[in-house]
Amino acid sequence: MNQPLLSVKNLTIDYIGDETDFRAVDNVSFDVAPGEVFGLAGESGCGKSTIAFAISRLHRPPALIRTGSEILLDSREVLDLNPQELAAFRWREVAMVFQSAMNSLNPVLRVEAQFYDVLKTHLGMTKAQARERTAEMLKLVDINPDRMRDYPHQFSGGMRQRIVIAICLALGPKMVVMDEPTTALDVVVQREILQRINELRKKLGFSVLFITHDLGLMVQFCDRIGIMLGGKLVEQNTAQAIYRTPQHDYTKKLWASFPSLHGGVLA
Ligand SMILES: Nc1ncnc2c1ncn2[C@@H]1O[C@H](COP(=O)(O)OP(=O)(O)OP(=O)(O)O)[C@@H](O)[C@H]1O
Repeated sequence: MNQPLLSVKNLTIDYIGDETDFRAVDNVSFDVAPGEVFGLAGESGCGKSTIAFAISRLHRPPALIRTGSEILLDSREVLDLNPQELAAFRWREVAMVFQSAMNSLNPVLRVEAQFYDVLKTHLGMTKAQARERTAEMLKLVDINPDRMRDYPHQFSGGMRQRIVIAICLALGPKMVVMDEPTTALDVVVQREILQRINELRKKLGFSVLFITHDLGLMVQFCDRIGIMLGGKLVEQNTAQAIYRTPQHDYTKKLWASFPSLHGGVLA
């Protein structure tokens, strides 16, 4: 890989307890290239979300990132950013879409106002500029721009999730961290959304760190996949190699427990 966009090195994260500390992430290292989709897979509790939060610097106590850990985005150490730098870093450099993201829209504000909030704060846009950008972003996720005056409850769950993704992409982040971004949605809508994200990624060039329980979806959507077990990254390779020639026993077991893949790759 040439210069990676994201480089995670020796990342170790403990949850600090009264009696003992719990090591949730244990010396994990991986790179994500510009424009690449890297997936993290593994059983519940293996540390995937803890990594996602750390990369966005959204981790909170009792989570503690141990000395010696490095998270470099575009060669800049994310762990050293001060509060001011962090405010600019979030959304503009790294945006995050969670499972429940569609519920993060403010129910009493029109969609237009929610875009304006982000665009004014980060880019100092006027209302007219923000409206133009909002229309452009809504079109990208296949939502009629005329609907920007609507409230969140007037949209379906899938549409709300697409609106959140559009807000996330409005500032042109280099990296989008997606932690179970479509899990709350039905399978058809899930696929549509991932297909759309994939098209946008090709067009806009951002990288994706993708976390899901759905291994079938993961193989279709990711370029490379890392397999986690008990806080450790036990194997990483191209999606096809992880699927066709898994090396680690745990990866083999994972596939054995997911016998029916949807088949095919996203265009
Ligand atoms: N605030 C916390 N305090 C203590 N332990 C925590 C805390 N948050 C998470 N953990 C523990 O850290 C481990 C990793 O959790 P994490 O949520 O990162 O796993 P995950 O792989 O994302 O799981 P899932 O797929 O279920 O979301 C788990 O064992 C979890 O119980």
